[in-house]
Amino acid sequence: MVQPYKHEPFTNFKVDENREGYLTGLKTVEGYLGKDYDLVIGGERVSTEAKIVSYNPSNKEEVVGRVSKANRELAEKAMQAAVEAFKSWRKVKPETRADVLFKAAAIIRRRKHEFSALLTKEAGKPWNEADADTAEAIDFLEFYARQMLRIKDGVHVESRPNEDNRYDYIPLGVGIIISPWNFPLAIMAGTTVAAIVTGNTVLLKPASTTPVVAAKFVEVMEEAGLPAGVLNFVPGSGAEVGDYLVDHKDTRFVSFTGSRDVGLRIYERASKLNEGQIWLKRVIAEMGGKDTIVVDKDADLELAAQAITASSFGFSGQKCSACSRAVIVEDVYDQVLNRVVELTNELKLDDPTDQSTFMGPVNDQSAFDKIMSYIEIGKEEGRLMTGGEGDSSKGYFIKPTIFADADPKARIMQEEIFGPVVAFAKAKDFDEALEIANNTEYGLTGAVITRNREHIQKAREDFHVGNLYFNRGCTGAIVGYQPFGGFNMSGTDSKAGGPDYLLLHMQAKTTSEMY
Ligand SMILES: NC(=O)c1ccc[n+]([C@@H]2O[C@H](COP(=O)([O-])OP(=O)(O)OC[C@H]3O[C@@H](n4cnc5c(N)ncnc54)[C@H](O)[C@@H]3O)[C@@H](O)[C@H]2O)c1
Ligand SMILES: N[C@@H](CCC=O)C(=O)O
Repeated sequence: MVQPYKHEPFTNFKVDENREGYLTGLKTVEGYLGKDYDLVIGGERVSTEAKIVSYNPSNKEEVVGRVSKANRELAEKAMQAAVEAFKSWRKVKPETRADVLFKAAAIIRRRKHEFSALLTKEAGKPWNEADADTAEAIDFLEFYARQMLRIKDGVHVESRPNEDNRYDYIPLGVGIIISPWNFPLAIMAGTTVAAIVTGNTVLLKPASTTPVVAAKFVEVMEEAGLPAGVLNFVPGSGAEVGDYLVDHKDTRFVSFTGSRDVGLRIYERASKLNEGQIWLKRVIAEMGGKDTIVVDKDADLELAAQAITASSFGFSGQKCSACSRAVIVEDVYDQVLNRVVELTNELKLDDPTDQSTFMGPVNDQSAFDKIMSYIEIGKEEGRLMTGGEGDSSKGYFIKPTIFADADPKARIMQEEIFGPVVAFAKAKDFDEALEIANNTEYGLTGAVITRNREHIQKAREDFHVGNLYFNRGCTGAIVGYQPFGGFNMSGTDSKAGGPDYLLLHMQAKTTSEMY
């Protein structure tokens, strides 16, 4: 009997047993650092000479693993394996498909701290952030399995006398799953299993800086009983393998999470008809954000400062949901700004294997360079309040950085930096604050800190973002509780972890029989 869905609780690391659990996980991961991982095509392991080498961003000399790298020929082989497997997988009972997800959730739950420790090593996540990523992966498995059971018999439609009308959802075909490095377990696993549980077969191309955790997840799915060919693992270059698969005539849909520019490229390429292609490809594209916390004059200012600090600098600001703009009504501007600076100066930036670290490194050299270049731009565009420095000698560490008095149109107020940088802007009143909040091309998350109910209502109607929060930060959506996805250049608003998400991987079929 399937129990009602509840999200996986976060671990309290103040409890000795949990702390030890994580440290044991870390030892397990340290025991397999540097190992090689193969592609998986039609259930077969394929090793290539070319490898993607995954490094620990806290310590550039530590190799987390070496993962075989697909080229076009191997991507084609994987596509054919997925096409073949679709013939049988689409007919497997939805209950059986859901069971694979339930079992995979149980396996990951048993190895929770090992997965979290691997996220610390491969993605630089501090303990609590890694734990949340693992919990979210478990949530996606548990939630989508239940959602499949809910929709497996379709939806009721009316029938006239002597007529039987049915409305069922059937799978689409072969999907390409392209995932980002910043939630290398949760988003990679969530997007993959949503496609699989709905009866599709997939090619998974994980991000190149975090392929090891994806390889471990593929092993879990095999252990959970997923048949060969349903999930094909093809890490590779976005430009080579990514483009090839997006363009492929047998690709039925693409589920992409990543940056605006790559999302747009995929959206455009997928719209072109290729020889032999007999359908319109569907694209799910969840892209970037430039997310704002608005603070009203009638607000709990301590709550506001805590929310801005945590949402701006949690996981070094490397969340699409991160607060990168704080828009404060002028009456309370100085007070909130000064308190955020105070709180930020208390944050510990260090190797995230240390439990007391709040913020670890950024992803890699190119992320480091990009963020540091925005910090230089920020020095021209705003008043540097704290931070502004980075050190990439051992790992990619950047101090949490605050700029005050930014013009709402400034680049640091408009462009996604994806690092530990937040810009403050002053608004003369709440209406102007909302106008500023809406003045980017993105529309992913936002938060409003206020005690004014009319303002809450106004923001509900006019703050144009997919995920809007009141009197809390703007990160940390929970699967099944706050379905996640954004408007405008933040993507197709697919709402991961929501009640409609699975339907994006299916098509509805009407049948009508006369008796
Ligand atoms: N909206 C969301 O739910 C969400 C969630 C997480 C991250 N993001 C966004 O993701 C970005 C950070 O992730 P990233 O740096 O990995 O993004 P990215 O766009 O650089 O890469 C994402 C994935 O796309 C692949 N890719 C690159 N070029 C490709 C191509 N031509 N064809 C196909 N695939 C290609 C990459 O290898 C990677 O697997 C940020 O912009 C962040 O806001 C959005
Ligand atoms: N779903 C996550 C963000 C995912 C993007 O990076 C959150 O709500 O913070």
